Amino acid sequence: MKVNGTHYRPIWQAKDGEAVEIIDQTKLPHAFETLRLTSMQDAAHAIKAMLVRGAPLIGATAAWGLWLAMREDASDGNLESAYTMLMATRPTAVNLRWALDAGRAKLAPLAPDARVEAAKTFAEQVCDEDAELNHAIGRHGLEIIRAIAAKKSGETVNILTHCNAGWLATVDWGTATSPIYQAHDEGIPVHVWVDETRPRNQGAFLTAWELNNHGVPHTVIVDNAGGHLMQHGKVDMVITGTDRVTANGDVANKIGTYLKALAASDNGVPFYVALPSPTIDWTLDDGMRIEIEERSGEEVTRIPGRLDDGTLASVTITPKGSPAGNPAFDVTPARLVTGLITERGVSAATPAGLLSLFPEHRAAGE
Ligand SMILES: CSC[C@@H](O)[C@@H](O)C(=O)COP(=O)(O)O
Repeated sequence: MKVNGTHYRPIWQAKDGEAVEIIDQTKLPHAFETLRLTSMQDAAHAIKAMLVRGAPLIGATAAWGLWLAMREDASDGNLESAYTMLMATRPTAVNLRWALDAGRAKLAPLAPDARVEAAKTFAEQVCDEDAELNHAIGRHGLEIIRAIAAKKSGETVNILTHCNAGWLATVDWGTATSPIYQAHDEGIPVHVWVDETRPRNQGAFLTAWELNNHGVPHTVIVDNAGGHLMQHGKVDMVITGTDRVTANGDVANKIGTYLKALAASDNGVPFYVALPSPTIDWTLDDGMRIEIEERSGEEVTRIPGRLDDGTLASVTITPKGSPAGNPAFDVTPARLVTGLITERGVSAATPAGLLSLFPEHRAAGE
């Protein structure tokens, strides 16, 4: 997507071919800064410290991390240790495991001197494919928005989203935002309620920045406002992204998603989840078995922002001595999900629904 007229992806190979560059997402929305990653350790740090984040982008960064590792040392031992170190960065987004498993399977059978080029090709493929999958998700989600717009006879369609499942969280387009961008671009009047998404404020910092950049009407709300807006008919649909969907249709996403799904169900508001197929974990059929990342309590007790004089600062908001808990994701049970918007179409959040779109995952005899 464009920033000041230039097309950006949140990750790309540096022009000199010696590094990977990223947009440092910890600086947004106050500063747009890019950073060079020159080692596999840099890539692991970027994922762990959330300089890059969002399930598909975590997978893409890990793929580039393998390339950086192979440039340093393309031995079997280094391939294995890069795999292990990158895998340990964040536990919930399954795209990380997907990218690392696929990358290792491609590289391991090759002679070490062929691995650097193959790792680069692999990382480029992961990125290009992610952009294509997200564009296709947008086309299918657009149909849903069109249908709501038709029922509202041209009135604005109000869409609520949680966290950032925008182009910054992927390689391009975003997942939850792809249908929104495509609807806006074809002239459907849309307005987005942006959950601020405490503790790290991915909604207020990143989704709002993206929508603002693209000229999509939006309003940032506190996380607790969604239920109230739904009760008053101000939300036509919810679209979120996800870090992992299990084979039965349960959805892990940023903490607070579950509460939005409950409120949506209570108010008859359709609740959609947008995802590319690498986000489906076919090895699990119960969302309660997904590992939920527990992050530092400091993300809860402190808030970063910009002072009126422009300096960036971070302040403590809780009493000294009050401990903070910080589970980073929750699981929305499949029964609360109206539909899963994938690159192949929209499916019910059920094993049969998912298998109808992805029959290649049908077990023998099913
Ligand atoms: C298309 S991104 C989907 C999810 O990864 C997104 O909604 C989310 O929860 C991101 O969490 P984050 O902790 O910022 O990586």
